[in-house]
Amino acid sequence: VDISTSISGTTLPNVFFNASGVWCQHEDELQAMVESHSGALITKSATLAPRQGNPSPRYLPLPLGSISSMGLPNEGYEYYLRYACSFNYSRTKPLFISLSGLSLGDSVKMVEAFVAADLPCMLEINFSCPNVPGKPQLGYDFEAMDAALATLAPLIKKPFGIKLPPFFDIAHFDLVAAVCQKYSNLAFLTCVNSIGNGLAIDFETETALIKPKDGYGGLSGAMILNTALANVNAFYRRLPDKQIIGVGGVASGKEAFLHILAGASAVQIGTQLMEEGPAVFERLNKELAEIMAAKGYNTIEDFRGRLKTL
Ligand SMILES: O=C(O)c1[nH]c(=O)[nH]c(=O)c1Cl
Repeated sequence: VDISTSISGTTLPNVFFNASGVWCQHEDELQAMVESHSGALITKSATLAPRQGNPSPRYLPLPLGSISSMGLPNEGYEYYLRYACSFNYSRTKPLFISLSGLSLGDSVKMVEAFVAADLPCMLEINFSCPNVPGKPQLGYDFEAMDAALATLAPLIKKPFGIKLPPFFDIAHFDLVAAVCQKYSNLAFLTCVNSIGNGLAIDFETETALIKPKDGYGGLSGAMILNTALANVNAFYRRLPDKQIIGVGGVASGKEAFLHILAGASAVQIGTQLMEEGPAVFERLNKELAEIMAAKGYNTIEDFRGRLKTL
């Protein structure tokens, strides 16, 4: 994502964009992203049919991040296909489309429609929605993930990416990397989706904070930064021919710097965008540029992946 941005005189690639799900369900939100200082934009994960999603309250900020169980509310894939068809690719910034089929058959139908339209947008296939009651997420079923990729990668033909849940076991990093390595046009991995099925409780009322699923929802924001950094670095080390998009706990230039040091080529913003709005992108670009200047780095590639160990 090298939409350059000129901050304090230096032109830097603008590595920031929204995490799918935040500020991207409706066209007016997407337009706000186009007009923001983000380097790209991505749409809300689409399903075949439009969905209302789970009952509210379904998103809440917490002291160290947020909890959410949206339930895949979206306008249906044809809405985003129409948006992608009318998008001005030469004049704006890169457009990513997130697809989250409720079955492989649904994913095939949506992918076939986007492939038939032959557009410059980039597909990010979501393997990790943790909030559809009764639907275990693909990201934790490695055989099902492999089977899905075996079907979808040849269909997509062009470079595409997948959105992965966080993993917490070295053997899982190895297994998932081995699956991903099999698909040469799987060009990027977006790490990480929320940490699934956390529970936030109100001490006074002794009640779960969000309504869906008895209060169980995905954890995001500051509290998942270190898990996100580990996943970005684990796949960066294991998949040198692929790019990693880092997401999880980025609230300032500092966390963005850490994600890039861990190996990220681009950085998505979720909870902080939800709380601060699209103005967050101008601040993040400025803060990252200041950190780079202070450390004597001229480009992202001067430090990307250069994490040292003891
Ligand atoms: O509940 C959601 O809509 C949702 N929530 C998440 O935390 N990650 C996802 O990928 C999705 Cl699709």
